[in-house]
Amino acid sequence: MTLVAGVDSSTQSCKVVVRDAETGTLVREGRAAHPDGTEVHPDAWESALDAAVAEAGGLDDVAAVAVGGQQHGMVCLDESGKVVRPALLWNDTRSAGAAGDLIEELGGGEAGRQAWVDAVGLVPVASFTVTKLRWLADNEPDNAGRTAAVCLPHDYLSWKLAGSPGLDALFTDRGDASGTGYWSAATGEYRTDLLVRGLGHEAVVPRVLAPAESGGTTPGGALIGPGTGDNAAAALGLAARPGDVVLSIGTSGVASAVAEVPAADASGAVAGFADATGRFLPLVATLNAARVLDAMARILGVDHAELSRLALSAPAGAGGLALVPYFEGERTPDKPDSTGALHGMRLSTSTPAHLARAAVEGLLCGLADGLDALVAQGARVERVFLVGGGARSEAVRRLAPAVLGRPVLVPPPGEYVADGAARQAAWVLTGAAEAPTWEREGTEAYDAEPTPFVRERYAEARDLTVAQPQV
Ligand SMILES: Nc1ncnc2c1ncn2[C@@H]1O[C@H](COP(=O)(O)OP(=O)(O)O)[C@@H](O)[C@H]1O
Ligand SMILES: O=C(CO)[C@@H](O)[C@H](O)COP(=O)(O)O
Repeated sequence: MTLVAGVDSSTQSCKVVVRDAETGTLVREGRAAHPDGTEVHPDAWESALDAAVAEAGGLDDVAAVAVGGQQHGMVCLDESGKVVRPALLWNDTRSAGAAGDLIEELGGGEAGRQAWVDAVGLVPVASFTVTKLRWLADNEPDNAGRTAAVCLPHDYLSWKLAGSPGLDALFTDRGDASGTGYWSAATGEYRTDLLVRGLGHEAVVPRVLAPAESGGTTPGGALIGPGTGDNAAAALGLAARPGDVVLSIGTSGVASAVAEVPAADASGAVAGFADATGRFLPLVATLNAARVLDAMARILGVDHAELSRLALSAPAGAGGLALVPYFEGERTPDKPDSTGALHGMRLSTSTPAHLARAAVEGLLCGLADGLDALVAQGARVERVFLVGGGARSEAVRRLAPAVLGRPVLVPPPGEYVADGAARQAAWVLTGAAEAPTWEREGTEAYDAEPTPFVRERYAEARDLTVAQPQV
């Protein structure tokens, strides 16, 4: 049996799967936690990768490996390949002002937003790498000056797997490059001028590989695939095709659609990313998803199973209680300093069940807004998949079709990002025109009577939040 490995270096943890390259059968797996916080030293990802690989039985017997990872994180390397400072993650909002400055510099307002969309398919918000570079240049000029290369979390780990062989050996893929703000999914080219606009000077950036091209080998001789961003990897793991929308409830809430053409949304809601197959992946991401459920479970002093049971025991709409889930500020809509809020409290709805229901519905309303934004940009929606840690909640699975007003498909609990990376690794081995087909069984369909009044109530509450800058 030929084995391949896939990695998901996500916000909260690192997961590794080892699969049969031909059939996709799971052979071994491992995981390790990442530190909390929105600023993390890449050494921590490397240690977690080592631990997860060890738990998964090592890579000695795998023929190829690929890394999927959280998108956008700013990893700066000096000339010798040393990390300049801890990485700023996708959910670090300190560069919100820098995002505004970058829009201003390309014309400001509508013109500035359109100029960015025309250049790189997205409007800068604090999540995107280019804004983090500008924050670095403005606030830590010495660190910016020492930065000789810039890469993303998955690029860094792929390079480490290859033995960190010099800055020119860095490589990436279309999917993750498209989330930097200095690479265009539409043209397939870097915009060095925009990188310089962020960082203040030129720097080495990873070579963008074709979807099934190898970027190097591990010391044990396994081919290393291009890897990709976690959302493109999830789409690959699900074998998503045009007409499919993937909703992911991880640390981020994501609605993404496989598309044949790049997106260009000057409102900034939809980012015009590329996918890992040569297509495109228009995507809406929020900063608040599974951790909203974590927070409500903590408030109520219950575990996830009980939170789910409580939510399902309350009426649809939670008696008018609406939770706006901007606990971490928000990216879509672009409100980096906003806070969460609970609206419509009555004595009768001040119960754990109503609170639990409001948390699940609030989270789902945020995702439903994301799905609407994709549709407004022309996404075709034939099938909707629900994945990520939050999809393990029965309440989420059962209430999603009611809030979204559409049926959803829930694949069996699994690591779809790591699986997508493993499938990419298998593709690198075959070098065929398409990724290998791996059968997956056990997908469940959920449907429910639509509850549009839940979204109407949420829409009334959505903008009623107070701002509080993050420290
Ligand atoms: N049964 C469950 N119900 C709700 N949330 C869950 C459940 N199991 C795990 N989670 C949450 O899912 C999140 C992890 O999901 P994951 O997709 O791995 O996130 P990430 O990829 O961002 O690290 C955590 O916040 C965790 O608490
Ligand atoms: O910023 C984005 C997408 O644009 C996030 O989706 C990150 O890629 C983090 O993903 P998770 O850790 O939540 O899976």
